[in-house]
Amino acid sequence: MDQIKVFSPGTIANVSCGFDVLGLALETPGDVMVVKKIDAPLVQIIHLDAYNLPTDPEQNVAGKAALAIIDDLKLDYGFEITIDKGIHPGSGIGSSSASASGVVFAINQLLDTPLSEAQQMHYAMIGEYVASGSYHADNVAPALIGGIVLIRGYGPLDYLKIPVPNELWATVITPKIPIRTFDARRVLKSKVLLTDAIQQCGNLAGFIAGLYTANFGLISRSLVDVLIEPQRAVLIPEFYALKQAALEAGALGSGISGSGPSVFALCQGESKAIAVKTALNEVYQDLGIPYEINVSKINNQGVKILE
Ligand SMILES: N[C@@H](CCO)C(=O)O
Repeated sequence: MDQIKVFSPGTIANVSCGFDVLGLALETPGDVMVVKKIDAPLVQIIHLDAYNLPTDPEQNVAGKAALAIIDDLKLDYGFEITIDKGIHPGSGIGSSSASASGVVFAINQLLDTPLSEAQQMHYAMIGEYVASGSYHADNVAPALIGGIVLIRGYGPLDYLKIPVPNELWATVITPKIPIRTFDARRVLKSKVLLTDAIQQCGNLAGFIAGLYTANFGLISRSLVDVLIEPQRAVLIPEFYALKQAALEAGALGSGISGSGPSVFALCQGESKAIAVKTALNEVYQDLGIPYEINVSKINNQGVKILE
């Protein structure tokens, strides 16, 4: 096989209670990528979208991940990577990790799958670092393997795919005012209060237990972020109005998706997720800020082969 086309999904990182350690994959939106072998051990990037992203492979998340694989595996050939981004860069739904994960998955397929899941995550994180300035797997892990993924630790990477109740849906509003993860991480204080840490530990544990037991009440009570949301909310116009509207429309919980500006709500069932979409739309429709809203089941597969 010399060429492959893949779909790489958007993701919600943090999911309120799990900063840097929790992420889930969406059915939509996502990036479509074609990766083709070329004779020389280098990387060529073609962007079909209009986001003006860097095409220098060293500066491009997909390019950097691909170069790392070529170097480490000492390949004597390289890759042409054509990217059609369905996810707006800086949207908070894992735009950079979709491209990084998609290319790593695609290359692994072209090489007859020599890389383990954890190795694929390692290379995808190398790509993600170009955009975010940090190594975090809470977007790349769910993008690669789908579902809801807990990153238990980073040294070494220790992750676990958590069972997802069938009725779990996500509604995500994406205001088109890009926020760079790099900047959204710099606003965070490096120390937290012990009382807040205790509450966040309880919420994370409760959320995971709720997923295992399909206990939607427990999931709902656990979708609370006392650490990060209060510091980042100011970056998102009408964040608290969106959150309140989602909860009043019946969401289990609502919070900042990744580093924002997207705001997500988790819901029990599709009809609740659609009702939340209507409620979020009412908050934003007259603000004069362009936005889109996606309603999606949790994507249990992650990156998938299209052709
Ligand atoms: N955990 C990361 C995710 C970025 O998408 C952060 O919130 O900075």
